[in-house]
Amino acid sequence: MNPEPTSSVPCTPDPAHKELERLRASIDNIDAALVHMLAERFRCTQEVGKLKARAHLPPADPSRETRQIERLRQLAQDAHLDPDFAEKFLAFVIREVIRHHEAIAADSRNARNE
Ligand SMILES: O=C(O)C(=O)C[C@]1(C(=O)O)C=C[C@@H](O)C=C1
Repeated sequence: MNPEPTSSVPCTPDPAHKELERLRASIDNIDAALVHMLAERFRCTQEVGKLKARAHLPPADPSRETRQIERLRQLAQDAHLDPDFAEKFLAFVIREVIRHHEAIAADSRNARNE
């Protein structure tokens, strides 16, 4: 007969597991901050979307985006973050914002034609 299987989770965590737990707690805090900051950014861009729809301005502003990319790449470089990653992340967020702007503009066109 085989002896009872022993648990792979020790009762008192060894130093490596303790350090992993500590780092994961920081990661969870950072992820929460990111979600809150993104929610705040989207609240702001929703207002921009409504303003643009009212003023008949186009959803996208490529020249503004060029300036944002330039600025974010510089910030990323200074912070030792990969600038290509920072640019891709911004492009991903802005693509979603433009989708929201287009939906707001379509809604306001429909409301005017009702
Ligand atoms: O600043 C604007 O005009 C916006 O609509 C906001 C925003 C952004 O998410 O930062 C989104 C779309 C534009 O192309 C540029 C920037």
